[in-house]
This record gives sequence, structure tokens and C-alpha cells, in this order.
Amino acid sequence: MNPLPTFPRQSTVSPTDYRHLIEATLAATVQCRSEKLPLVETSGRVLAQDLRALRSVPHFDNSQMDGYALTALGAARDDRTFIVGADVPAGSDARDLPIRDDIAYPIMTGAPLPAGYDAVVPVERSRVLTGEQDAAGFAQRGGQIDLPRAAFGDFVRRVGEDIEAGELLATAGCPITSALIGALASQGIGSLKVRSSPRVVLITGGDEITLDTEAAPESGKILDANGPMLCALAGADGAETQRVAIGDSVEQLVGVLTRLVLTWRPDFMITSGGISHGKYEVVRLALTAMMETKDARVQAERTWFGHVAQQPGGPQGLSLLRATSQEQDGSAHLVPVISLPGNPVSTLVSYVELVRPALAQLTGRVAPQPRHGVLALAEGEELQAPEGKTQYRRARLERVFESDGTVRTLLTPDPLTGSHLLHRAATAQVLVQLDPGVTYRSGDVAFYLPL
Ligand SMILES: Nc1nc2c(c(=O)[nH]1)N[C@H]1C(S)=C(S)[C@@H](COP(=O)(O)OP(=O)(O)OC[C@H]3O[C@@H](n4cnc5c(N)ncnc54)[C@H](O)[C@@H]3O)O[C@H]1N2
Ligand code: MOO
Repeated sequence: MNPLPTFPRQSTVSPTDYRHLIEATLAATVQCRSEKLPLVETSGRVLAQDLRALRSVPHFDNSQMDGYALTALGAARDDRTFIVGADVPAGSDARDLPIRDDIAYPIMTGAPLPAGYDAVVPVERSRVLTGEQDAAGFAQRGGQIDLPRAAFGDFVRRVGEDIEAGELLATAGCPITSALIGALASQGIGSLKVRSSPRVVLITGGDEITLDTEAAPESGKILDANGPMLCALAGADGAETQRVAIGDSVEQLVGVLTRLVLTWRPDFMITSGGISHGKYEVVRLALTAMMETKDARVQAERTWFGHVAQQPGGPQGLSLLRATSQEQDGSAHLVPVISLPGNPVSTLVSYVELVRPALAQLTGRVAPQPRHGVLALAEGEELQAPEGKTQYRRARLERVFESDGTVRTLLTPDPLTGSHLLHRAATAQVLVQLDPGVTYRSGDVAFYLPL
């Protein structure tokens, strides 16, 4: 495990430094685990073992077409008339058929090539000379056919063409795709060791949040948008999630954090809201209180609450909880708590740009990297981030196919930047990053991240 990073002394840090701090904190505290799963349940997971091919695929030479199998001499000889032999359907055993240069065996796609046979001519290229022709165009056994010349190996799928027995099939750390599941199934592999999903607790709430989705919220109350949104984000990124709703009681939150750490054993937790400058900042108050309690089984070991130089998502917090085991050995484990700001768009943006890369590091998936596109603004329009801050603008992304064959990525930022405008964010596909001190005009290049 990596050493713990030092937490910032200053109250404002750059988005890049803060992202690195979250990554380093999770790398230093989260133990990567693996588990065995039935093959069909491994889609989207990451392999935790190297796998070698148990057998060559294909594991016998077979036909790529419905047609006639020929010997190498038969395929090349001048006389193009052949006697039709016994059928060779897929699944049959064709090792003991007579080998003759003037016999062509009707062979089906995937059927084993008869021993001593080396080429296949598709049935469409055959002409029946004598005997009856069936609906598929094959002549009956004993009939005569005319076939064009063929080369050695034509339409033959050779042993080991895809992979040879003993070759490396897949390595630990590779994503398990549907095609890989198929390839492993064809090897007879029925279960796999995969990386376990990180366990993430998502805590949202505040006294203004009501969970009663049936009734219209009372005056001053709102429904929880951030809990379901964070569950969806972390779940889609490969985490096993547990969602918890809280109020504004500091004692209750201390109890919830303690119980979850001891019973559910999350790898880390994400809170949303309750960290800025108000009077009831429950998350900041609870974590600060946990720094001061002595002899509790779960205590805060470090906390940092400050600002990341960005908008939205400025107010941020990071804490480390230490859970001491009940065993005599006094062993302990650390659980990071990432505290995101409560405005829904701030939660969304912070998750995408600060948490997603760190989670990807644990799941083994690859977090989307920033890409660049071209800003599509109105004529004369200029965009600037607030002074000293990186701004993340929600934007529509369009791909435009130019007449010269090039493809341009056009980014149209939402003119409204309010961090309560979640519906508008839901109509965007990307976050455009505006760097501090830069004036952006239409046609300028900007980096973006997918939402
Ligand atoms: N005096 C100052 N006030 C504020 C500052 C500041 O620097 N000085 N920063 C503002 C910014 S920017 C943000 S972002 C917020 C962050 O505040 P908190 O993280 O403490 O979040 P809350 O106050 O709890 O909530 C903010 C906002 O979001 C709504 N919210 C919270 N949770 C949810 C949820 N689960 N679902 C839907 N909506 C939620 C909440 O009702 C508030 O409207 O602070 C600013 N203030
Ligand atoms: O950091 Mo706040 O996110 O600007 O709304």
C-alpha cells in the first residue's frame, strides 16, 4: 500500500492538486480485493488473474463455407470433374473417410475437414453434372460435379489460427468485454477471478431534504436529487453502493458514520452538502467533532475543509476515519470521506472531475481522459472563467462531418452557470473546462470531459 499523502495546509488548492490528493488518499487506504464469479456475471469487471489458452482455437481444421472438400491434388488438377462422397456435417467425425483426389465431400460450415483434405470450394461455385441436386445446390452422393480450381488452404480455418494452446489469453487488469467472455467460454472456462467492486457509502441530506416522494414537499423542503444521482454515477463506474439519508443533527451523523464504518466496511464514503459557511454545516461539524472524540472506535484522524479553485464545486472536504478493531491487537483501518458541495451541479461536476479518476484507479477501469473540441459561440461572444478559478461549463457536444472528410467536435456551453440548474446539466453531454486568465472565443479549442 502507498504511503498516506499529507493534507494541504492552505485553505485553497488547485483542482489538479486536489484530484491527485484524492487519488493518493484512496491508493494509500483501499486494499484491492478479488473474488471468483461465474463467467456470465463478469461483464464490465476487471480480470484479476492471467489466463492461458487451455486448447487451440479452432481446435481442428474446419470448413469456412458450405461446399465441397478437396485434396490438395484434387484442388489443383486439370480434370475438374469429381464424384460426390458422403456428407460431412458440422459435429461429425471425418477422420476415416477414404482419401481420393477425385472425391469431393459435401462439407458444411464448421465441419471438420476430412483427413488428407486441404481446400474447400463453396457450393455456389459447383455445377451438377449427373445425379439429383438438392435445394441447397448439392449433388446427391455418387453424382458427378464440376468444380473450379482452388488453392491449398482455400476456405479452411486452421487449428490455432485464433489462439494456440498455452498462449496468453488475457492478462490481469484487462477489462472483461463480451467478446472476451465468449472467447473464455469457448475454452471451457466457467468462472473467473475478478477485482472486487469498491464499496462506497453515499451520504446526502440536510433538514431541508424530504424522502417522501409521494406527497408534495412541504414549504421549504425539497426532494433528494444528489443521493440517487451519486448512486447512479458511482454504480455506473463499478462501485457497490450504499445510500444513506441524513438530517442536520451532528450526533446522528457521527452515529451513522461510526455504524457504517464498523458494519458495512466501506472502502470510502462520499458526502454531499453541509460543508460551507452556514450555521448548520452538519458534515463539517460531525467530522471535526470526530477529530476531538477520544477512545471512540471510529475517530477522524485528519480533516481538511477548504476551497478548490474552481467553479462550481469550490467548497470541498476530505477526511480520514480510523476504525480500531475490537481485537486485542489494536489493528485499525482507514476510511476516507470525500465531502462534495451540496448544490446538485457542484456535486455532479466534483464527482466527474475529482472522484471518478480515483474510483477508476480502484476498479481498474479507465476513466475518460480530457479531450479537446472547438467552442461554438455566438459572433463576438467571449467566455472567461471567474478570476483565479477553473470553470466547468455544461455543454452540448456535436460532431460535424466536414466536406473534406474531417470530423470536428463542436462544444456549445450553456450560457447559464448556476449550480442549482440540474435539469439544464441533464441536457448536456460534457463539461467544458475554461482555464483561469484565458479569454475564449468561437473557434477556440477547449478541453472537455464526458458527463
Ligand atoms: N457564505 C458563503 N456561502 C456559500 C458559499 C461560500 O463560499 N460562502 N459557497 C456556496 C457554494 S459555491 C456552494 S457549492 C454551497 C456549498 O454548500 P454546502 O456544501 O454546505 O451545501 P448545502 O448548503 O448543504 O446545500 C447547498 C444547496 O444544495 C442543496 N442540496 C443539498 N443537498 C441536496 C440534495 N441531496 N439534493 C438536492 N439538493 C440538495 C441545498 O438545498 C442548497 O440549496 O454553498 C454556497 N454558499
Ligand atoms: O462551488 Mo458552488 O459549486 O459554485 O455552487
